[in-house]
Amino acid sequence: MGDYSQCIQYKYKNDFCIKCLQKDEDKKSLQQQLPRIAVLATGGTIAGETDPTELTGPYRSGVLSIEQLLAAVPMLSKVARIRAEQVANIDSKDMTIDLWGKLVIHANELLASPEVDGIVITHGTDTLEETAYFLNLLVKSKKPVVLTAAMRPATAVSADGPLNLLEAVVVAGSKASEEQGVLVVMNDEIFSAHDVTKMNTYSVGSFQASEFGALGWIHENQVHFERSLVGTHFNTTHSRFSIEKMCKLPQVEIAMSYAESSRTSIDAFVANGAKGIVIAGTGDGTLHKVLQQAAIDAVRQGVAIVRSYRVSYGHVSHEKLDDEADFLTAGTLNAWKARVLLMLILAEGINDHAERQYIFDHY
Ligand SMILES: NC(=O)C[C@H](N)C(=O)O
Repeated sequence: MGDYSQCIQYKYKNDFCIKCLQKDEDKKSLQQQLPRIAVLATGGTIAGETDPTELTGPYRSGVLSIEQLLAAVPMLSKVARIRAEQVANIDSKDMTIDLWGKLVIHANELLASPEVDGIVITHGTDTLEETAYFLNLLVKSKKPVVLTAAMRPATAVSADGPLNLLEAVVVAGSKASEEQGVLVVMNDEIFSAHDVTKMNTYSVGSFQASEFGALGWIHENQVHFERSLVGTHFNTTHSRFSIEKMCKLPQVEIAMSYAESSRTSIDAFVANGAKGIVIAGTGDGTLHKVLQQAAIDAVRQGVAIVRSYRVSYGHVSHEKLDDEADFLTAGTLNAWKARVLLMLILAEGINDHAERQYIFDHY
């Protein structure tokens, strides 16, 4: 029954009012028109709890349940019909490839159902961009998939999680978000999984999209897109990768170049069975000569080497050295996203160097 307190007829006759019942019916049919969003919770600071004596920290990630997070945002029932699942409840620093696989398989199942219009995944901020990019390469649907998180725990003064969650659900329920690839919604902005990076250790404005900027923004529950991507990754359904073909992802590690770099990291990775190594190089992906020699030796042992960068953003393009040493270059992908792509390339059994580089240039 609706709220009849404003209805004079109801107040005075204590009887049912046709007009109010009509309004009730209208409300019901409006409710039926709301998008159906599946919320998959994995933990993170958005589900974090502070010590009651603290303002924003120290705190523990992945403590509160998805039901508690949803209950903190009553307005959600006005923007979507929600079904929620607790897939995990972890600090995303501890993210595993196994959980990535589960998320992809479950997301694909849900998105194939006519009962689901979009998906929101709540996540920790630390590895959110890796999960988002992994999903972007493996989700097979044009329906929106949106990741969100929080920089402040749920119990903090001025927690950012509730608004981020509400806005992520609004974006996932918007037709404008279809065919945009996997999206990340943080702090009123909409980013592509391909571009977004956590740039700051504490700020609520931590997520940015390198030199490319956000795809759009949300204001007063209205979704605005300003641009979209043009690479193959633009629409997840165009990705050549598919989770069904992948049993186990090969070991791919990340090394870094710096002053007086040794070859210890690369040699240890190779000795440990790594099939690929991404190097976060200085400047535009340059390598200290000692590390570079280790990388050349690794290629000779059949290990794939990708040059990426350790600065905040930019791109690493193909140079003479790459032709000579058979190195791959990561383009605009940072080292941890390049690692995700290299794992999929190797898992797919793509051995041709030019084909591998083509994928780095287009995904
Ligand atoms: N803001 C956060 O979510 C950080 C947290 N350590 C996590 O990634 O789970």
